[in-house]
Amino acid sequence: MRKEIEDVIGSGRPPQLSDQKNLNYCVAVIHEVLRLGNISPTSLPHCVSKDVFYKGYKIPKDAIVMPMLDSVLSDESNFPNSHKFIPERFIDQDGHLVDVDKVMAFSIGKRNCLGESLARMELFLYLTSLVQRFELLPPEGEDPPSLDGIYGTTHSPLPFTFRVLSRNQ
Ligand code: HEM
Repeated sequence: MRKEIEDVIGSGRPPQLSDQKNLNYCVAVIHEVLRLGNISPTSLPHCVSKDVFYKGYKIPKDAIVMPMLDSVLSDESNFPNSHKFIPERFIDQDGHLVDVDKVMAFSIGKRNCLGESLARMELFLYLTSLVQRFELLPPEGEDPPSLDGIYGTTHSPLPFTFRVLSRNQ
């Protein structure tokens, strides 16, 4: 990310949304963060408005359904080595973005996340600005923190510490 930001933007101005089309690797990292971050593992409860028959099961009218986004985001057939952080899975040989639409972290359909556009803009601007100005490292002599999290309505990271070094120093 740092090299791409340095090549495309440099350090003379902060990243802006129009830079996104030239920062494919950064966009790939954001999708891998959304996928592994698994922020809303069970989405929100929905209800079927009529009897539904699916793979031999009857889901009766008014039943509450919890869509497991978790299972989609960790699906090995779409994301091999799904437990690993591999942003390159979203970049093809020519450097183009691929498969990013498979990351349905915001769910799909009429009632998908209302804040998706805002969240995507914030993720891009916040993360690229951080990486442009700072180097983020584990504490001296320690490994990077575990990717395991605390599972719930939202999936949050385990507590961790890290060092933030200014790139200007
Ligand atoms: C990375 C950040 C976020 C993720 C992964 C996320 C994910 C989700 C998911 C999975 C749902 C359930 C969709 C469904 O029921 O099918 C949802 C709903 C919702 N989200 Fe987000 N969200 C994020 C950020 C935000 C932000 C920043 C806002 C507001 C500014 C927001 C507002 C909402 C609202 C209002 C709903 C309910 C939509 C409805 O029921 O019609 N979300 N979000």
